[in-house]
Amino acid sequence: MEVSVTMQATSGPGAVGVAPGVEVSGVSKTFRTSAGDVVALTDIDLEVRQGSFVSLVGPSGCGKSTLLRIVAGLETSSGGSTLVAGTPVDGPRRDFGMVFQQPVLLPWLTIFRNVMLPADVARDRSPQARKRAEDLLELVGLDGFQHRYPRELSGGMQQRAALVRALMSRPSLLLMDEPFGALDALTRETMNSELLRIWSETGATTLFVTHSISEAVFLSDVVVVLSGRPGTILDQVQIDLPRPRTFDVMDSPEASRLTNRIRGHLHARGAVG
Ligand SMILES: Nc1ncnc2c1ncn2[C@@H]1O[C@H](COP(=O)(O)OP(=O)(O)OP(=O)(O)O)[C@@H](O)[C@H]1O
Repeated sequence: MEVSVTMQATSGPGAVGVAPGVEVSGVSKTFRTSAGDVVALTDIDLEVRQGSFVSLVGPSGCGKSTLLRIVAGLETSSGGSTLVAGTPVDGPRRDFGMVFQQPVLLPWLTIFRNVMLPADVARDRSPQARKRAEDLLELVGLDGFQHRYPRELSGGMQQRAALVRALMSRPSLLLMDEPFGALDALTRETMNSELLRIWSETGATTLFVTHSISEAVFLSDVVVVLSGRPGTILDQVQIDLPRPRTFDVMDSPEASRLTNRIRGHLHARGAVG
């Protein structure tokens, strides 16, 4: 079956003459708490090319999720600006897809109804919406599980369903916060491969938070390394490993070099990601 999940014609690696997918300029974030101010991020400048896959790595608490939430419009910054496709972010948008560490599926709805939620919210009862849900479920290997409930699926399958739901509204920007952190190592590897396949078919600009350096290297075009809190950008490592990628690529000297470079930054500051 041929699945058409292509996003905007302007997206995809190699697109020219279009605004960057994401432009973060001078962003800072201070949380005001009863125990005092928590400076989570300072002076973040980041440009994510449209259609590219960029990962954020850094020690626990360095502000990775905060940065992702600012780009998603779920959190306001204390300073600086954030543009997505050239437009300032002032709240969540329909063309943003989010995937969290926990799949956040509604337990009383079947997988199909969970996946259809964005269409239901938009009151889209069209046959095209149903068809898209069916095609995406097939794309992630969940056809045949549509009428099951979340509790009847493994963690990896639930996370696939959450990914399908995020893709339902044809996001131009996919934001993923440690989506595979709760999965076992083998399932995580499978999900990494599947994510790359799906990403290459959708062309969505993807910003991905992970604690795993090897996961970041395997998936990304660029790995952004953040310092310990307050998070600042220590390095942006270009990952020029050939695509499409299989896990063999991680055995290459180039993958080791890149992994060591990232690890070196984090070790140098006594915080291993
Ligand atoms: N709503 C909030 N109120 C107060 N402090 C917060 C809030 N959200 C995050 N923080 C603080 O901001 C800092 C950055 O948090 P954040 O969750 O962004 O880090 P992280 O790098 O994603 O961490 P981890 O890798 O452990 O998930 C932390 O010190 C955290 O305690």
